Amino acid sequence: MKETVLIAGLGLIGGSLALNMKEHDNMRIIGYDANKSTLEYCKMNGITDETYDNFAEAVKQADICILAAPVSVTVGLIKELDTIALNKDILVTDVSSVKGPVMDAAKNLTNERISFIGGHPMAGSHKKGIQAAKQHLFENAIYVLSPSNENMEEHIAKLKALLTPTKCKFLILEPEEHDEMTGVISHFPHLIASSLVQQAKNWQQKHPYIPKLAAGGFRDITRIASSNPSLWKDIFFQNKQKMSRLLTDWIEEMNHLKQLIDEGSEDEMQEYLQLAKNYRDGLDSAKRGALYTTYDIYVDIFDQPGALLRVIELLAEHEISISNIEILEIREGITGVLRLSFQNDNDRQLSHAILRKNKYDTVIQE
Ligand SMILES: NC(=O)C1=CN([C@@H]2O[C@H](COP(=O)(O)OP(=O)(O)OC[C@H]3O[C@@H](n4cnc5c(N)ncnc54)[C@H](O)[C@@H]3O)[C@@H](O)[C@H]2O)C=CC1
Ligand SMILES: O=C(O)C(=O)Cc1ccc(O)cc1
Repeated sequence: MKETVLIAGLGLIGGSLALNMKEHDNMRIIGYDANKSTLEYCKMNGITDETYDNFAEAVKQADICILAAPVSVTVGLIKELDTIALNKDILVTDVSSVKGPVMDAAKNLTNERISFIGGHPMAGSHKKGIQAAKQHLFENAIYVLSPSNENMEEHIAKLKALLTPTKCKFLILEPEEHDEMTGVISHFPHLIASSLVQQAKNWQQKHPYIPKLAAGGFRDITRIASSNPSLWKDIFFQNKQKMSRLLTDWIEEMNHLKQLIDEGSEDEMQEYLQLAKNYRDGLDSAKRGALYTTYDIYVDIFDQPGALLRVIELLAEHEISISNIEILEIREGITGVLRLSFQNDNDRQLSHAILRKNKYDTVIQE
């Protein structure tokens, strides 16, 4: 018998999961979304077998439900779940970036037909919506699971089997520790990235040339400020206490740095930078770690845009997909460096070999 999986919220993450669900032979994929054109897109592109614009109607069909809407919407859907008359058991999970409010809502569920395991794939992008969905989005990423009570081994095994096509690595975490850690390494950095951009924007009034000077460093550290504002606003407020605590710590840290600058404490500053460098260089993520799993190569290019196009064409001819392209240190008519990111090491090694064979000077970033 075919099992039915419902994906509620068919945006970047829900859509990418739907594409992974298609890898299962015996699965009927149904979708629910508040946006009619998203449902239309899913139907037209065969991403789902059926679509619904009514959550209750869709849930009644499902054996498994993946809630992939914005965090606050997901909390609302869990509450709504408890009001729906179900005539079969259902395993429910979510993908929310914040686990506290979701798990609180799940713990209040009274319908014994519902088993809830919180989930969070630690991979994504700055894009939003179904059109940005990609099957390979989660490859090698960590997928956090938070069971809502004990003795859920069987359900956990079922969920892991369901998510096998994503090629994620699973990690069980308590909601509290999850929200504190993701607050530190994901949510808070978004806030800081946006504040750095705002600062540059303010200074631009005095120095109109600022955008032209914004080079690799500024672009690297502010990349995530280009993410979906409504999604991140929601994340910040759903993880409000942790964000507020991190802001307090950060302001203290900035005051300390201001003091070092004002007092000319060069040795202390050197030590501060050295310790930060040591920690950063040793980070797991620098060696294919938790969040930023990218596989990069650097390519020297000369006469662009011709050279740029040729590099992309060469890789496309070999059906290698590039997950990100960035041009670093470009000056008109002079050598530039192209940073190409791939989803996995295989694609990176293959691209390296192809480009070298075609006389491009490429370097692999470890
Ligand atoms: N964007 C990212 O990089 C990551 C996001 N997440 C989590 O995934 C969830 C979804 O995020 P994205 O896919 O990035 O957002 P998205 O904006 O691409 O997709 C959200 C989808 O939810 C739908 N939606 C909004 N309100 C709805 C409602 N009331 N009822 C039904 N559908 C509704 C939207 O129409 C849209 O299709 C969020 O909880 C987020 O925290 C998790 C990992 C990474
Ligand atoms: O941290 C980021 O900005 C990312 O690049 C991807 C991401 C976004 C949101 C998440 O909940 C988990 C991962």
